[in-house]
Amino acid sequence: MSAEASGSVPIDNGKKPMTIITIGMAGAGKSTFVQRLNSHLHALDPPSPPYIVNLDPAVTYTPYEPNIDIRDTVNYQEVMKQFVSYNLGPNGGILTALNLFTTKFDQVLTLIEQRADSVDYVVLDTPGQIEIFTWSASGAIITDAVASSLPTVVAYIIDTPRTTAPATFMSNMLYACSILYKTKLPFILVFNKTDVQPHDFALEWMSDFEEFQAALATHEGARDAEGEPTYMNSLMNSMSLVLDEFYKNLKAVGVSSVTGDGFKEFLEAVEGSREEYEKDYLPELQRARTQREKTLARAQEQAKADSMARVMSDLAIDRERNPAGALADHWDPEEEFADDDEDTEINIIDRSEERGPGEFVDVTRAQRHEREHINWPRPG
Ligand SMILES: Nc1nc2c(ncn2[C@@H]2O[C@H](COP(=O)(O)OP(=O)(O)OP(=O)(O)O)[C@@H](O)[C@H]2O)c(=O)[nH]1
Repeated sequence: MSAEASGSVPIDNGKKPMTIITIGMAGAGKSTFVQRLNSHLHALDPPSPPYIVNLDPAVTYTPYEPNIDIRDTVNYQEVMKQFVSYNLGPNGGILTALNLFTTKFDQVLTLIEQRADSVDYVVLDTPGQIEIFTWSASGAIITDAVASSLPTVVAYIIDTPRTTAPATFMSNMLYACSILYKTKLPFILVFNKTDVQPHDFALEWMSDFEEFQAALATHEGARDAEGEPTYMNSLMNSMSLVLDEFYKNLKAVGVSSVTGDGFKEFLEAVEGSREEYEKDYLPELQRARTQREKTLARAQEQAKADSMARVMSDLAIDRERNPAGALADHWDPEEEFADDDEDTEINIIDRSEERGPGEFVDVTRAQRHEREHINWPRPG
């Protein structure tokens, strides 16, 4: 079977791997989707194993073997214990773990970039508590960092059987819309679990808002006791018009992560997103980055000037008060910055990196500081 016929979208020489960020409500099937995508890519001719990064610190089991796993770097249970005085709940613990991991995300990027010539796809599995990734600073930093170095697409995984009610469908689409506008990245709606519930109804609602409004009108709760349309019904009717515009910018595919149906179409949609990324998103990202760097440079210059002025004024006062002490003044910059690089030894581990023939990196958890209670992995 040729690569094309089998659903493979071969990458030209020099083409960067596509990064797929999977996002979705808890239970939508993200992990099962990543596992099926992984096996689909392995089964292509030629095989195209993806590079997988698990970003869910609280997951107890992943049905695939990630190349990089946040759990190797941050121990979620320990984070919860460590921050007990802050009364962190489970979501606070996941967020803190993600924040800690994000401080080392440059290493993750380096590891991914080292594989850029040999992989076609990089896949990120995100925490089930969707808002932790989509609305946190860490989630934004990770998304921006990945999207600045590799073509990136968001795969928004939807639990199709649980989205057949018009109100639920609309809530899910509004959520997708908010993520699209937040990330500004190419976006694929992935209707999962089509083995249980085909996604035709969703495509129909997305392509014809009158169909959606008709479904709304017949739905329970559409009218009040007097037979008038309820407030919710009117609101959803109006919003369906707004969403009509949003749907035009989206690709939608139906998949079953259990049977593997639809994965060929999914990869085609991913490849279509590459063009979108290069044409629409990359120039915008570069413009935003240049703007950010300029603002940062200006702020740093200003901060430097302010602190220099403060030091000089303090020094002048000090010398005036203590002329003898001023003679002993000296400053050795080498001495001051000698020990500054303390944390460079914390390393993110690529589980699949070969050390010797047939020997893989074994992640052992070593505690760095007694007070820290965070287990940073070390090889060997
Ligand atoms: N029938 C069917 N079940 C599926 C499919 N995909 C996932 N599931 C089931 O849906 C449930 C949730 O799947 P997960 O992959 O754990 O979902 P998740 O989004 O990673 O869940 P969180 O980790 O809580 O965010 C599991 O019982 C899966 O077996 C599918 O395509 N078809």
